Amino acid sequence: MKFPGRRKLKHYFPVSQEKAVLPSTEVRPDKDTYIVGLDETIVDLVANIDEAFLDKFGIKKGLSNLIDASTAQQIYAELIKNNSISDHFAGGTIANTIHNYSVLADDKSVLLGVMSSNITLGSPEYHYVCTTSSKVNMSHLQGVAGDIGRGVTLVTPDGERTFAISPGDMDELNVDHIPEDIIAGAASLVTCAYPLRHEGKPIKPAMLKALQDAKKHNVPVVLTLGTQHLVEDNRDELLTLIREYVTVLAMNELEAEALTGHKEPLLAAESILDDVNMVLLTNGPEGLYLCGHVENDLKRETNNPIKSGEIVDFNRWEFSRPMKRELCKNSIKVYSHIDPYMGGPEKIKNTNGAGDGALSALLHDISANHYHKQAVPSSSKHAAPFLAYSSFAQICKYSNRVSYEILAQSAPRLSKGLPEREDSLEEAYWER
Ligand SMILES: Nc1ncnc2c1ncn2[C@@H]1O[C@H](COP(=O)(O)OP(=O)(O)O)[C@@H](O)[C@H]1O
Ligand SMILES: Nc1nc2c(ncn2[C@@H]2O[C@H](COP(=O)(O)O)[C@@H](O)[C@H]2O)c(=O)[nH]1
Repeated sequence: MKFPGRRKLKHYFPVSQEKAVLPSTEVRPDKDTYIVGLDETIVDLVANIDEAFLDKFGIKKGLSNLIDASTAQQIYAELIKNNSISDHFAGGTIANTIHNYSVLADDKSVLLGVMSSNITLGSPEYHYVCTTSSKVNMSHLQGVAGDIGRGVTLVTPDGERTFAISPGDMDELNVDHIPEDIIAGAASLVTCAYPLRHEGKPIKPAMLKALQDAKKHNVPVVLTLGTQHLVEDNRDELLTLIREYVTVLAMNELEAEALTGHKEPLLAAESILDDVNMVLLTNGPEGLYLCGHVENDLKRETNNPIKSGEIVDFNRWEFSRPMKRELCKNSIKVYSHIDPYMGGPEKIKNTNGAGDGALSALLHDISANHYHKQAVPSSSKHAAPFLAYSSFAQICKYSNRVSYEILAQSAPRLSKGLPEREDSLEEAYWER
């Protein structure tokens, strides 16, 4: 036998370079920055109709209306007869939001909800999966035997969208499909008030478990209110839930009024800030408000023009970064407002999803803070426990810009990220 020969020890050394990490859609709770969204899985069927159509089926304009299977069939048949259905898109207020987050952040999110176990080519479920970003992880969805929800999105000539929701199996999500470890590692958990209107359905306890997991692991909870009459019908239950679990509350002006009784958004926001750390209040053509708390010693004064409304000089401290009130010694309330980016698109065909878009930008900023804190914990950006990376004023601009994009493309889900540089701004702006 040939002797294998001598080998010098010095030629054998530990490999110091880390192995390349192969791309994976699965989230790694201890390493990745991601958000988790819990939603009723809904596919939107978009149709143009006139106001008489809404009256005929007793559907309240501008709101999300629940309908039974037989009304859904009648509506569907009439829309097909009139050839008014323009397309199917993945919908659901939270799934839209996390899709948009993933497009903006170019990073992962996790969707908790249901999906039909057997998807046939060309079905609404097929459209749902096809029109969701590949960065939205759907491996934790619960399989169901029936259909996901159908959200007939009825668009009137003024561009207002009204929903007729036929639930299918969308509320069958159960507590066994709420993964605690995935929630524990998230930069935030985002969900909506819609599950509250399905008394007796598994999604309600499932949502509660997700909220409890988030609270246990100190993960910020972001809740959107959904639609005005949902808030009116469930006000007390909602307030209890908000006080117990919610960090950031998002709504439009109608939902804010239903919750607080204040028509004036600033007063509504002021009142809600007694219960939560941050409020995003969108106000259609009047723009949006972002309000919250900051430690008095860390407040920063704006150099934008000072605005007054029901609260005098309300935007004075809008250059501050949001903080949790309970982590402040002397907290002050901070208010910021912005008008629509460029006054809004020239023609608005459909306002579907504009509010969800604004929220996805806020979630991106909260996640960016989470990421930066992990990457550079000693940075002065983390000298205090801030909730977001940017100031109230900066996030307002970002949120409004995303809403504009949603309105401009007439669909609730972004098909691409925002441009790095805005065409509308002078070259000199970027050189500054
Ligand atoms: N008619 C409009 N003109 C200009 N901007 C608008 C208009 N409607 C909505 N927006 C923009 O979209 C954002 C969200 O819209 P809003 O209608 O308040 O949300 P929601 O869809 O939740 O009701 C607003 O804050 C604003 O920036
Ligand atoms: N989870 C639910 N989502 C719903 C319901 N009704 C409507 N929607 C979804 O909302 C978005 C549009 O949001 P907005 O910003 O225009 O308010 C749309 O895609 C719908 O699918 C519901 O009952 N539950």
